[in-house]
Amino acid sequence: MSSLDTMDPVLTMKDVEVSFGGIVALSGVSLDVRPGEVLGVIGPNGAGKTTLFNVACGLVRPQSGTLGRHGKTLPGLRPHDLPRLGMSRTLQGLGLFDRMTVLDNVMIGADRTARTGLLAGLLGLPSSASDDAAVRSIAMAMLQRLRIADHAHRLPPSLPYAVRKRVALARALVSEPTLLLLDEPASGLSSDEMSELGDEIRSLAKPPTDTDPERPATSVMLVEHHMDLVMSVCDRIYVLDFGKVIAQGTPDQIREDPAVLAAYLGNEVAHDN
Ligand SMILES: Nc1ncnc2c1ncn2[C@@H]1O[C@H](COP(=O)(O)OP(=O)(O)OP(=O)(O)O)[C@@H](O)[C@H]1O
Repeated sequence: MSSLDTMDPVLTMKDVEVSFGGIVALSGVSLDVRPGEVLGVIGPNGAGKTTLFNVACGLVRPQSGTLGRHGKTLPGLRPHDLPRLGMSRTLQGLGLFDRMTVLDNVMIGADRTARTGLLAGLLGLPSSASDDAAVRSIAMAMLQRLRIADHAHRLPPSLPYAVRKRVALARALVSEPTLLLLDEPASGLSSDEMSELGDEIRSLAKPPTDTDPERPATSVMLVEHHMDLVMSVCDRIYVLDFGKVIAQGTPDQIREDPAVLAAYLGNEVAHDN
């Protein structure tokens, strides 16, 4: 057992139930995201993945069940609570402001946490810095890290989709979250772009190193239907079907799980008909 296994989960869901009218989207779902891991959530169409993501970021409130962070219950989580809780997210729709430059879009994500955090330290900025210039430097550093600094002064609609996705990721990362929630980050990407994204996700979750001891590891919850990406980057995977967790384990365990094979096969058969 690694030392990470003994620490409180960065996110917990317990017995979560969500229905829309008569439609059950999640039924008795329990899950935990451990410190410094990339957790994948997969499942056939309509399995409940987006609903689960929306519960985790406060967009959907479960009818019953609890949500916890570092062992403490989070009653009534709302999206605007995420920065205070050290969480951030990217949505399928990206949510960029088309009339603002890439840099300004990313600066929006650079809240107080970022100004007082590690990046400010690395840049030699005072930790109490609250002026625009400091936030701008932090946002620029994030654009450089994600190799999109050349586009800092462009407007999002003028950029390729894969670059816009990176801008959304930069905005989510600039607040130095300890938990990043990603909803279908690979959709619309080529296989090369997907593999770059996979490297980026893996590097986020890397534990601090001797040369960079203060860098916080970011845990990632990745809701994704691209099986290749999930299998290659995730430490553990939960599989949903009809709103329930039908399997969980390492990629190797999931690959061999008969319930998972049946769920996907059933889905293909349903689609063929
Ligand atoms: N706002 C809503 N109103 C009514 N039903 C909903 C709503 N959101 C989700 N559902 C239903 O809840 C179930 C789970 O949907 P959800 O979108 O979470 O699944 P999913 O695994 O993300 O599917 P997909 O891969 O197709 O996006 C589906 O039956 C869906 O039709």
